[in-house]
Amino acid sequence: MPAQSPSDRPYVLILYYSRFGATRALAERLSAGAASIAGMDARLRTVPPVSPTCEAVDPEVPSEGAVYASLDDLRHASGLALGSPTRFGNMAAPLKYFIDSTSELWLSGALIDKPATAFTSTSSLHGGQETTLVSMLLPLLHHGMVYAGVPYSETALMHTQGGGTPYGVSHVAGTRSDRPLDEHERELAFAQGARLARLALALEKSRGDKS
Ligand SMILES: Cc1cc2nc3c(=O)[nH]c(=O)nc-3n(C[C@H](O)[C@H](O)[C@H](O)COP(=O)(O)O)c2cc1C
Repeated sequence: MPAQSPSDRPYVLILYYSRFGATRALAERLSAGAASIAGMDARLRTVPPVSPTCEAVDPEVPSEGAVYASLDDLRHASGLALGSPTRFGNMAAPLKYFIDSTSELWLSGALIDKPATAFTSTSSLHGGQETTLVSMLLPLLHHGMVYAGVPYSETALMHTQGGGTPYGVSHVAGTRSDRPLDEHERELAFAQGARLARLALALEKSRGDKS
């Protein structure tokens, strides 16, 4: 199975949902980190909000941020970073809704042996960052992906007074959602994106060597 569509260069998919922009800011830093690795591109994609109104129809292109992800964006990715704001200690429904549409990728094993990671934003420091990251890890494992967090060789993990966990980068946005990414959060997001891209290159090579 090719890692990417024939006309594309290899890429890692940075797939996020963001309502107020904080998770999006993290996604953009991960994307910059991934794109810093030669031989691997970064593709930023988002998902539409979900609505209790059954007749609601979203515009095909969001008014801001990345364009909406397709299953093919995920199918052909060499790696995946999944980002969501914390919703009561869990990932947000729009991202879960998209993940719940990926059965055909699970059936075909399209994501097996590809690296994955997760990131999140909360309003409060102890508002459930790790549990949200773990909630995103679960479906990734079901898909057979290889989860990679952030190692403590990233020294910002030891010094941060805001976000940043070994399960994946996080951000504390504050109760008004107006706290920008701080120096450590920016550093960790960049490093996490770069690590994902490096692992994607290495695992892609190992899958190629097998065939
Ligand atoms: C329904 C709902 C539930 C939330 N639950 C939590 C929570 O459990 N812990 C927390 O710290 N923040 C919680 N928040 C706040 C968001 O996680 C926080 O504002 C986040 O930074 C928003 O990210 P965004 O700017 O990418 O949308 C919640 C917000 C909403 C709307």
